[in-house]
Amino acid sequence: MTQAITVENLTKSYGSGEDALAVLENLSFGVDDGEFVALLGPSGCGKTTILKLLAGIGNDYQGSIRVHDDPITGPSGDVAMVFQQYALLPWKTVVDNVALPLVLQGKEGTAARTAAVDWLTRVGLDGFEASYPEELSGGMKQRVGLARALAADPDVLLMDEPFGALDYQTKSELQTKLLELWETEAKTILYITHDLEEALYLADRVLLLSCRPTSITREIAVPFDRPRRSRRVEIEGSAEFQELKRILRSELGLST
Ligand SMILES: Nc1ncnc2c1ncn2[C@@H]1O[C@H](COP(=O)(O)OP(=O)(O)OP(=O)(O)O)[C@@H](O)[C@H]1O
Repeated sequence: MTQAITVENLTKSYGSGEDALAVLENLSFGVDDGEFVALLGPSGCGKTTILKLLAGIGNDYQGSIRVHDDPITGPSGDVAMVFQQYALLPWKTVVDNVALPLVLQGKEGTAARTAAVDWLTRVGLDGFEASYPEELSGGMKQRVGLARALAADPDVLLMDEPFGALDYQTKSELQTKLLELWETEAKTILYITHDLEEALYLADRVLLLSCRPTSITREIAVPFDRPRRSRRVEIEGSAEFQELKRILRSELGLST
């Protein structure tokens, strides 16, 4: 298995001198091609910082970050990010939001819009092409965010608590949609969450992070067979799931 993401001795501080805040110190990990890895850790430990550096946002760090062995030196078409707060352009229609990365990649406008319409159908938003983001619910906005990220056909999807702001039912629907897309598109996903059950339902592997400066304190291989979409209740009701949840809670210092 080749490695999609390789992070070696990543060290990052914000500020300088006495006021410097050491966030990452010699952090190393890898994510295999096509793997789904969840990052869990205390608030403020540096999870978003890791994703931003992988997305090529900021190059003020030490160590090495590579995607398919290419050093990350800035934003790249190989990597797309999905944010909790959607980050859609409010003055553009839904279809134009999704088409934007394709246009930026040099695709001609009509072809980009045709591809965007196709992606909107795949995320369950056909009929909303001409709507504006403000006309959509949170779950629908995040479907647009997913379509936009996938339309650019990146190898790696970085997802920063993408469903954290959604109600339980919408979150469940989107988790299942994400698994379906991950299975058909064979993307590599690095996924930040605070939700232990979500991490265990979605991921192949969970990396637990310590407080700042952050390091990986434990790695858990999630044993449930795929596909999981039709077996969620069975998986979450299993003794193994409950035991893994207990281990995660205890590692994170949460009351059990
Ligand atoms: N641009 C910045 N300038 C200064 N400090 C920053 C900046 N971005 C993040 N920080 C600080 O770095 C630390 C790590 O932030 P980061 O957002 O990476 O953590 P996180 O684990 O994603 O947090 P949360 O789980 O609460 O979203 C925090 O203390 C934060 O205040």
